[in-house]
Order: sequence, then C-alpha cells, then structure tokens
Amino acid sequence: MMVMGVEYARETKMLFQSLMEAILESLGFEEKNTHNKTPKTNQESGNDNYHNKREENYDNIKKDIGDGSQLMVVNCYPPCPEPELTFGMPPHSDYGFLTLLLQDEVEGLQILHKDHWVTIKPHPQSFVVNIGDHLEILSNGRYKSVMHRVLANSKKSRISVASLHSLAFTAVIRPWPMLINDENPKRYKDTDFADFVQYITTCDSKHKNFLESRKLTDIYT
Ligand SMILES: O=C(O)CCC(=O)C(=O)O
Ligand SMILES: [Fe+2]
Repeated sequence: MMVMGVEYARETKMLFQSLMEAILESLGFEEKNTHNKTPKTNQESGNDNYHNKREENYDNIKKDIGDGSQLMVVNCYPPCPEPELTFGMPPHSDYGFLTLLLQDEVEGLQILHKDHWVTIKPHPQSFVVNIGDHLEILSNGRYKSVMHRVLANSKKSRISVASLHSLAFTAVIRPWPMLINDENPKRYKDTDFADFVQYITTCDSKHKNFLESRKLTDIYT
C-alpha cells in the first residue's frame, strides 16, 4: 500500500511536470526566447529586477516547478441517507497549479461549465486534470481555475485521490512579468501559502473562494 502511494506520488509529479512544460510553451515560454543570465548577488536578489529576470529564465521556472510542493488528499464519501440536503464536497477551486485526480467508478464529481454543473464520468485508469488558482494567477488570467463540487449519494461510498501541485510553500505566486503589458495589466495580487492559510481560517469559504480575494478588482473585467 505504502509502495503504491509512493509510486502514485512519483507518477503524478512527473505527469504534472510534463503538463506544465506544455502549458509554459502555450504561454510563450521557450528555452530559446528567454533570458539565460540570472543575477547571482545578494544585493540583486533583494530587488524586483532579480525576481523578474529569474522568472524569465526557462530553466529556473522548470527547476522551481520540479522543486515545488505536492499535496496528496484521499477523500472518502460514505453513503448519505439524505443526499439532497448536503454535498460530498461543496463548490471550490483548488490550491495550486494543477490537480491530478483519480476517482473510483462512482459518479459524483461535477465541474461548473458556462453556469451549468456538468458531471465528470469516471474513466478507469485515467486522471481528471483540474486547473487550480495558482495557474490562473501565474498566467494572469489566461488559464482559468475550475470550480467543482462533489455530490453525495445514498447508495454507494466513493473514494478519490487528489494530487495538488504548486511551487514551494515558501514561494510567492504572482502573474508572470512576461505576461504583463499595457494591454494585459496585472490582474492578481501576489500571494503565498500564508495568505491562503489566513484566508481559509478567517472566511466563510462556502460563499467565496480564495481566488476572488486575490483579484485586483478595479481592473479585472
Ligand atoms: O472527490 C473528488 O472527485 C474531488 C475532490 C476534490 O475536489 C479535492 O480533493 O479538492
Ligand atoms: Fe478540489
């Protein structure tokens, strides 16, 4: 069981990394058209210029993603006698860039698509990949994190395993400087794990989501 868990963690991490490479490419990041020189001195490391340059280097981005965080969550939903009165999991979007989700054969997961809740039918041996809040922030809104929920049911129990991936817990997540210009102003505040923890311990998370709290609302359309 333990070995299977470790294998699963490794495989999802590798899959996450290759998906992120494709996503970086779609955002215009390529080895050949990004800076290769990274300022090294402590003096430089204290200013924004250092961070901008570091983030524009493809190898640095890939390394930060490879060294990033991974949270594994096992969800068990027992049968519920009155499923219409509750959710297995209320509507939310995920922490992180991408979530790789394995669900058993019992239906329950729904995503919000064009204001409608759509059931995601389980496919054996396959992952559902959900975009999380950090990818929306990092891409300055080009990728949208997906609202999803889990319905309860009265007959069968259901199990899912979610693997959530982001940068290190100490890292600041912010719109990539390369994606910000006059036509695309910065749309999200810088954020880190401490902001997230503070948010979930102080808000009524059933009615709002974390991402809403990070939007620079005056310019967001
Ligand atoms: O159980 C599911 O299908 C979804 C679980 C989920 O959304 C989560 O763990 O964040
Ligand atoms: Fe989720």
